[in-house]
Order: sequence, then structure tokens, then C-alpha cells
Amino acid sequence: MHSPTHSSGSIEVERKFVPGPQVEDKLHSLGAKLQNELTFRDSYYDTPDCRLTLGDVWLRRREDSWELKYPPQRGTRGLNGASTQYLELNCERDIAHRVSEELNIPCPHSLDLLELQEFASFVTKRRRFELPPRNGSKHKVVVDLDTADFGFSVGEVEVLVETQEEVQSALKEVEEICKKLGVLSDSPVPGKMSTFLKINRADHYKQLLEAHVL
Ligand SMILES: Cc1ncc(C[n+]2csc(CCOP(=O)(O)OP(=O)(O)OP(=O)(O)O)c2C)c(N)n1
Ligand SMILES: [Mg+2]
Repeated sequence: MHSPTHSSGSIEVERKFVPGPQVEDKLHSLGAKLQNELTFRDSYYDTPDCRLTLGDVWLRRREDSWELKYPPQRGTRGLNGASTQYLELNCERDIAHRVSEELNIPCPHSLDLLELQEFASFVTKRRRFELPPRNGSKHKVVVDLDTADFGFSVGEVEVLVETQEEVQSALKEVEEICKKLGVLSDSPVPGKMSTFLKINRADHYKQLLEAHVL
């Protein structure tokens, strides 16, 4: 039985890595093509007592769009070994529904009506590479090389899947690409958010570590 995710959502399977100086050459040798270069601002929101993020629920505005990421299975974390799996929603109505459920409050007509506070905001410059299709896989793999405006860089290998059944194979494919790029780390590599909070919001960061969210 297939269990499709919510209509507007897909599952992002991702593994972060430390981008060394040879990673672009490796990408070219694997046939990867630079797909685009983007610059965007992300602003993240939570309740004053951080109830969303302590539940591993991440609400942000990326430029003019709301986005929500949360673990595909209730009561679990999105972190899986050194990789992550998160459901992504991009439709404001669905996001408001999921956020209100998480906070145990009635669903608002607009996210602006929730009195959430911005706890992080930064600009990312992203170079996105697309890998050529691989035999025996229907998944498209993308590699993002990100630099944030607070002086931090990170790479991500990412596959988007539509069903929970595809997650295991996607995790393997992501690991395989990291190996080929020479960037496979056994332990999770800190991302932009983790680093931003460590620098700017030490108390929030500590709470997330203690809750095993980061
Ligand atoms: C290694 C690791 N990553 C993320 C988390 C949880 N988490 C922290 S912040 C956060 C939200 C931001 O997700 P991330 O992929 O890190 O950001 P970004 O690359 O800008 O978004 P994209 O363009 O890929 O949608 C999550 C899910 C975790 N616990 N461990
Ligand atoms: Mg990412």
C-alpha cells in the first residue's frame, strides 16, 4: 500500500556536508550541471516558548512564500543518522492547519494572525547543481552549495520523494552521492540554522540540543 503524503507536500531526503575546495570539480566529473544561482532570505518563526522548533517543526518565509518542514512520522525526529527526512508544505492553508494542530489552537485564516515571533533571519546564496539520471533510479538528485550572510557555508545532497515507501532508497542514493563526492561524514553536519542559533541565540540552541532536535 502506498501512503501518499499530503496533496501539497513532498518528502525531502537530505544529507549535509562540509564543502571542501574540490567539491565543484567532483560535481563536474560526475556530470553535474549548474542549474541556477539563487539568493534568498529566510525568516523563521516560532512561539515565544519555542514550541514549534522544540517539536522539530520549522516555519519560515522564504522571500514571499511560507514553507513548513516537519518529520513525516508523528513523535519522531526528522534526523535519521547523518541524513534527514522532512515533509515540506508550501500551501499557506495546509501550513496553518499543521501549525495550529501542533500548537493545539484553532486553525487561523492566515498565518499572520498567529502571534509568532521571528527568531532567525538570514540571506543565502545558493549554487544548485543537478546530477544526470542514474540507471535504476527514478529520483532526481540535486546538490546545493550554500553560503549564508553570517559567513557560513554548507553543502546538501537532496532528493524529493512523494511517498514514505521511497524514503529508504532515497537515503541510500543520497549516501552514495556523498561517497562519490568524497564528502560522506558519519555524523550530522551542522546546517545554517544550527550555526545561526549557536552564534545568535545560545539559549534556544541549548534547548534544541537538550530536546535532541539538533
Ligand atoms: C543535519 C540537520 N539538518 C536539519 C535539522 C533540523 N532542521 C534544523 S533547521 C531546519 C529547517 C531548515 O532546513 P535546512 O534544510 O537545514 O535549510 P535549507 O537548506 O535552507 O532549506 P532547503 O532549501 O533545503 O529547503 C531543519 C529541518 C537537523 N536536526 N539536523
Ligand atoms: Mg536543505
